[in-house]
Amino acid sequence: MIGRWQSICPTVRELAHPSLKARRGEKWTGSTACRDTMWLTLLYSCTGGAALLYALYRWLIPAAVQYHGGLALIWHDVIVEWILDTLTHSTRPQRLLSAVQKNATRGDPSSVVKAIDQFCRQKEWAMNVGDEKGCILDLVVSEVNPTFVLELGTYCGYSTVRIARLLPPHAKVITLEFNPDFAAIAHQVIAWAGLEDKVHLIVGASGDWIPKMKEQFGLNSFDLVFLDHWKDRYLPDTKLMEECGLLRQGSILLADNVICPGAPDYLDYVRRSSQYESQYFKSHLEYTKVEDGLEKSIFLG
Ligand SMILES: C[S@@+](CC[C@H](N)C(=O)[O-])C[C@H]1O[C@@H](n2cnc3c(N)ncnc32)[C@H](O)[C@@H]1O
Ligand SMILES: [Mg+2]
Repeated sequence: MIGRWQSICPTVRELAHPSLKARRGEKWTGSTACRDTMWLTLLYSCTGGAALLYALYRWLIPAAVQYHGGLALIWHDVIVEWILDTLTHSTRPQRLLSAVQKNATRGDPSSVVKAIDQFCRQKEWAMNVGDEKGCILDLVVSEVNPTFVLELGTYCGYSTVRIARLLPPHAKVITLEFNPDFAAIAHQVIAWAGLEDKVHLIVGASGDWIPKMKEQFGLNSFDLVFLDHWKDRYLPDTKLMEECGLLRQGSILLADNVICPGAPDYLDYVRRSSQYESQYFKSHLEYTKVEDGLEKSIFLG
């Protein structure tokens, strides 16, 4: 059976050296030459096709979509994630955690941030605030020097680590994540950075938890709120925080992705309302060249 298959399908070595065939006793006729040419063409087409697909996936499509927000998000956040999840039987947050465990030093938050940024720039995009906008976040955290921070949208804990590493002693970040799988990864990332003491991670939805904050944590208000959950929740959750008295005069709201994917109703609200003084910080969507930015709004009471 194998012998018959070999007579139809020559080995790669035989294609390169037809004399090998002769050594095996097979006659080199016009029809075998024609068949070998066909196999050779097939071999080159498959190799060329695979190389082209890889180049498209690795460089050409990423380069083409990096200036277009919608295409960049569909490519990185839907297509590539699905391909890699299917091929590796793992999830993006699990792969991100492995990169942290491999490349970051336990107890060193800056190495955790660096390992995640490296993973996202070199291996796979992920929806963290990222290194570029992360520098703006760092500046605001350092300027406010908050005691109580609320973060809406934890994902894998990248921004939580960025914020918590800059907090003064006794300060806390309360971070909300409604996806339990993401929260489990964030928990491990925060622990790897050695910041468990500074972070309270809640698995739950913002709409359910904002009204319970005062009673659960015995706090009066937040000094800084980082909004980075689903964009259609920015405005209702801001109004909910106002209603629940979680904002004091001088509290800062810092909202990510106000341009891409965008939160137009929220932007309109904080820019028009006499209760806020608002400022836009122009930047780029995480790990791309698409325009995006952070909106910093001071609550005037
Ligand atoms: C953009 S990611 C957060 C990224 C993170 N802040 C960072 O920079 O590393 C948004 C996250 O918010 C979570 N989320 C969305 N809506 C939420 C809600 N209403 N309550 C709690 N979590 C929410 C999503 O599951 C997702 O993990
Ligand atoms: Mg974001």
